[in-house]
Amino acid sequence: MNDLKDLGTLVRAATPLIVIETLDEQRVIDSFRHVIGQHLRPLWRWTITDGLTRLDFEQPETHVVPDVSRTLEAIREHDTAGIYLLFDLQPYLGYAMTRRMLREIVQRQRSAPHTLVLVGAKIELPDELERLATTVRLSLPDLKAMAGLLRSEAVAWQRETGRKLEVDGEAARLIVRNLLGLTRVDARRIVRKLIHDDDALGPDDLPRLMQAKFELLNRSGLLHFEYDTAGFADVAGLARVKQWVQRRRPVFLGGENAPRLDPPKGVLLLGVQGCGKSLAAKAIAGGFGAPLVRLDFGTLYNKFHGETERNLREALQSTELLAPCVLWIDEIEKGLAGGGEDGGVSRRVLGYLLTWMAEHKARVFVVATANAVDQLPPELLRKGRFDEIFFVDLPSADVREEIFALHLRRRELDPANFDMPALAALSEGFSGAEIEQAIVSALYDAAGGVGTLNQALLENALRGTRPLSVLMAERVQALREWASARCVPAD
Ligand SMILES: Nc1ncnc2c1ncn2[C@@H]1O[C@H](COP(=O)(O)OP(=O)(O)OP(=O)(O)O)[C@@H](O)[C@H]1O
Repeated sequence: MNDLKDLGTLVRAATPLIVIETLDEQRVIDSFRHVIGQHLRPLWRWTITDGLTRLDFEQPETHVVPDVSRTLEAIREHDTAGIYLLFDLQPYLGYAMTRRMLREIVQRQRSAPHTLVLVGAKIELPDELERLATTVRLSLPDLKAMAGLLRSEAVAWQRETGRKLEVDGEAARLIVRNLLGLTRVDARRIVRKLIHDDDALGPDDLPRLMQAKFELLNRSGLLHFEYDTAGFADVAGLARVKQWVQRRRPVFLGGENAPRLDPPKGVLLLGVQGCGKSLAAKAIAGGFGAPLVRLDFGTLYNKFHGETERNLREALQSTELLAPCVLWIDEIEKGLAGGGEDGGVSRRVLGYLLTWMAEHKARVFVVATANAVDQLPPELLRKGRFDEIFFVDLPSADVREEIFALHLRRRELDPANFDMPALAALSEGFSGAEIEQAIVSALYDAAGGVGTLNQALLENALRGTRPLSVLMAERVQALREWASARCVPAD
C-alpha cells in the first residue's frame, strides 16, 4: 500500500473523518505534510497538552485550547477547509458534547469541509461516527526503510559515544529482515536496545530480537516462544522426518531462489505417546534454523470464552510477522474435537485454520502434533492440507539403542560401558520417554546404593516398568493399523 497516495486521494475527495490507529505520530505528521504540499490545505495538530497548533507555517502557530469542546468549536469556526490531526481524542469520545460536535463538523453543519483525522493507539468510535469514518492503516516499513532505520540508529550511537560501532554485516542483514512486521516506533526501540546492550550488533542479537518481537506481537497470550529448540542430534530415529526437513531447508529459508519448488507449509506428526513428537517439533525448528512458537490449542477455548476465533486469528497473524518461523500446534485434536456440542466454535476454528494454512504467504511452517487420531476431523487429514502426515511409532531396537546412548551421554555416562543390545532387547515396546524414565529411576537406585549406574541397575529398572504399549496394547495396535493406511512412517 502506498500511504501517501491513499492519504492524498482521501484529502482530495474531502473525506470528512479519517481514523489512523498508530503510535507513530511523527509518521502521520510527515505523511500529511507531504500531502498538503500537493493539495495546499492548512494542517493543524491538536493534543490535550499543546492545544491546537498550525503546522504548515515556518513558525508553528499555537492556540492553547486544552478544552476539547472549545477546540472543536474553534475548528468549526475556521472558514478555510483544513486538515486537523487530533491525537489521543479517544477518552473524550465518551462525552455527548464531543460526539455531537464531531458529528456536526463531519456532516458539515455550519462548518467548512474540514478533514478530521483521529490518531491514537486504539480508537473505538461510537456508532453514529463509525458510519462516517474511513480507516487508514499505515503500511509497515519495508526492508529498505528498516535498513535506513538501523543505519540511523548506528550513526546516532556513534555520535553520542564518539566510538565506532562494531557491526557484523551478516547479522545486521538478518536483523533488518527480522524487523519486518514491526512499526517504525517498535523497531527503533528494539534496535536501540540491541545496540546499547553490548555496544555492538552481532549474531547474538538475533535471538534477543526474536524474543522482543515475539513479546510485542503476542497480544493474545496464546503463543509461547520456545527458547530451546533441539538439534537433530538430540532426537534418535525419525530418519525420514530429518531427511524431509533437510531437503526443504534451503527453500524454506530462501524461497526466492527456487521458483519451481513450492515452499514447505507443514507436517502433521501423529503417534504413540512419549515417542518424541514434541521433541521432533523442536528439532524441526532447529533443522530449519527458525524460531519455534507454540500455539496452545487446549487453552484457546478455556481462556477466552466467546472470543476464540478472534484470538486464533490474531495469534496466526502474529506468527506471520515472526516469519520465517515454525508454528507448533500441540495436541491439535484437543482444539478441534468439539463436534457439534460447542455451538459450532470448533468447526469454525477448523475452517479458519484450514483456510489460513492454504492461503497464508508468509514462511510459517506448521508442525501439528496429535495422539488421539479418532478425534481428528477428517478434513484435516485430507490430501494437500499438510505436505506430509508422519506416524511416529514406538522405536525399533536400533533406535532404542540410540535413545539409551543419547540419554546416558546427556548424563555424562559412557554408553560403551553398557551392553546396548541387551538394553534394547529388554525395552521392547518402550517409548523414548519410558526409556528416559527408566534411566532416571536407575540413577536414583544407584545414588541410594552402589553410587554409579551399572547394567544390572538399568536392567532392573526396565524389568520394573510396564510400558504403555502393554497397558494399552489394543489402543496402540489400533493406532498402528489406522496409521499404516494413511501416514508415512517417521523412521
Ligand atoms: N526419539 C527420541 N529420541 C530421544 N529422546 C526421546 C525420543 N522420544 C522420546 N524421547 C524422550 O522422551 C521425552 C518425551 O518425549 P516427547 O514429549 O517428545 O514425546 P511426545 O510424543 O510428544 O509425547 P506426548 O504425546 O506425551 O506429548 C523427550 O523429552 C525425550 O527426552
